[in-house]
Amino acid sequence: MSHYDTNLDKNEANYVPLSPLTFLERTKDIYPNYEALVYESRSYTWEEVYKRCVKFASALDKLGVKTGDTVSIMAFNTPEIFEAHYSIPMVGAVINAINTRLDPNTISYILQHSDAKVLIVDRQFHDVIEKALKNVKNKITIIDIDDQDIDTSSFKRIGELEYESFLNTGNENYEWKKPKDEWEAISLGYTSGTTGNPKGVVYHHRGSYLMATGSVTAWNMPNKLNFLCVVPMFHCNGWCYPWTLAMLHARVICLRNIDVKKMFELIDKYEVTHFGGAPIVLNMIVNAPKEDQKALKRKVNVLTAGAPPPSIIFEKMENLGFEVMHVYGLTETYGHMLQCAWNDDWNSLEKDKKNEIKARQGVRYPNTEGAIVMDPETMKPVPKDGKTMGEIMIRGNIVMKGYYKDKEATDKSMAGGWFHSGDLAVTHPDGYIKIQDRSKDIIISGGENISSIEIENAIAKHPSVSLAAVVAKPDEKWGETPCAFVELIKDKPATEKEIIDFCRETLAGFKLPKSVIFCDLPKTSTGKIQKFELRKKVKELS
Ligand SMILES: Nc1ncnc2c1ncn2[C@@H]1O[C@H](COP(=O)(O)OP(=O)(O)OP(=O)(O)O)[C@@H](O)[C@H]1O
Repeated sequence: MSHYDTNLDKNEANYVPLSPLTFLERTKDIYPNYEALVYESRSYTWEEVYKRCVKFASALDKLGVKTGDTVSIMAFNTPEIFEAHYSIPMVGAVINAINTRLDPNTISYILQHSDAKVLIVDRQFHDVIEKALKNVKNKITIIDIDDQDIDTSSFKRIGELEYESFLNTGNENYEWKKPKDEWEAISLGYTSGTTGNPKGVVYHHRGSYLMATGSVTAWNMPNKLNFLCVVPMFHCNGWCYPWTLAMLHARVICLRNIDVKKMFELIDKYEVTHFGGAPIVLNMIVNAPKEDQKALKRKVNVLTAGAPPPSIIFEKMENLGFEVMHVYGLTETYGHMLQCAWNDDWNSLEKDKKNEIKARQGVRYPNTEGAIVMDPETMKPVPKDGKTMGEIMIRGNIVMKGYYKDKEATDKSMAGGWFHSGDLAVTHPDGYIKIQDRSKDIIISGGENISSIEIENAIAKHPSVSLAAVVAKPDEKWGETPCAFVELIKDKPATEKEIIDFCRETLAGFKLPKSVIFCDLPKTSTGKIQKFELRKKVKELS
């Protein structure tokens, strides 16, 4: 043992468990009167937000909520869900933010599997929650969110308690609980269920702290920015931004529903500088009617993740004045953990080339120790040739604690000391990672691997196309062939032949879609295209 290890121990002065809750406390001390949360007719300062969170935590404590209990919330991006990111862990409990677009069966599954003690819920969900609760055995106390800024006359009451009056039963001097150990759970979030049953992903205070701070450097976020809450806070805790934004004493502008016209109005009114959104949201922005797109007065920084963005989207967004950075991640990694970090050497490249580069998922985030494409059999990195496919493996402090009550799945997901993402990718010579497909989506035709994303990218460049998804179609001769599903822009018709001929200009013959089906694409609540539904459709058709 060296002298560096003796008599130099951890103590309360030099070691405090990391927790993002302290960001709110600090900001309230320094900037108590700065505007913090804005939503329709409501506006709270950082001091008010802090007090409201402490009072709510105290009220939960009085209700009997204890350290390690689960408190669920199903809400739009209104102030209540932002506050819940502080108030629930302030009583030592774990926030379980539920996806607002789920069906009653999945909600029952989540409420039961998570052992929820309390459910905070917007009254707009009265119908789906009533149905969901029929199949839930655990006793759950319901607290209604009664949004005074919308017409709630047709919404039934769900619970016996109401958010504001419940909050007022709390004590603003309550001594809220900091975690004794940074490994304690702070959040339980269920995956999108794109590939099957949702899995309960557990975050700890340490990871949430690191993720929240990592985003600041990765995205070059300044203090006091104006942030529009577009990414639902139920999705990976809004990519951990509720915690980042308190640290930066940002002005947080809440948005109940994704409505492009409203987004442009809020961007204008509050001088929004930053927001995040899935590619599907960017698609809605660029394809919105011209009268809904208000000209931007200044550059707005946008982060996109959740599904592969077609390369053309970057150019279309830029034309409107947005600067988009592409990031990648999973619920299991607190949201994004790869970023397409821009290199000035690329400034002089042609537009198309720049778009292609921006569509790469990129390199690891600050505070991520490893992100490598490996052969899952040998666990050796694939060559950096932009061709050899492997699986993205991740290691570091922003990998989840594990799956709630599922040791087997947890162990499997981290076998060999790396988290297995399930995403197939290549590494380019400069070290940038580019996803080819999810392992379940890759198309194998005549023994060749075909990336469905590559074909989708090619189709998306067609001027009539709004969205495209490609899945495998069983084929006697080739095993599988690509089948494209296409959503067209309103009043811009196209035919199957036109789409295939258009792809022929950029894709090799064996990658061309053999059939094109025009329809509305089924999407998950997080805006991902449900390819398993499309595969079902293909099966029915063949
Ligand atoms: N920038 C991106 N480019 C391509 N794919 C992405 C990107 N960001 C996220 N993804 C996809 O989203 C996945 C993570 O999504 P999420 O954690 O929401 O749940 P899910 O994997 O869709 O659901 P489930 O695990 O229940 O099937 C990644 O594994 C990847 O396939």
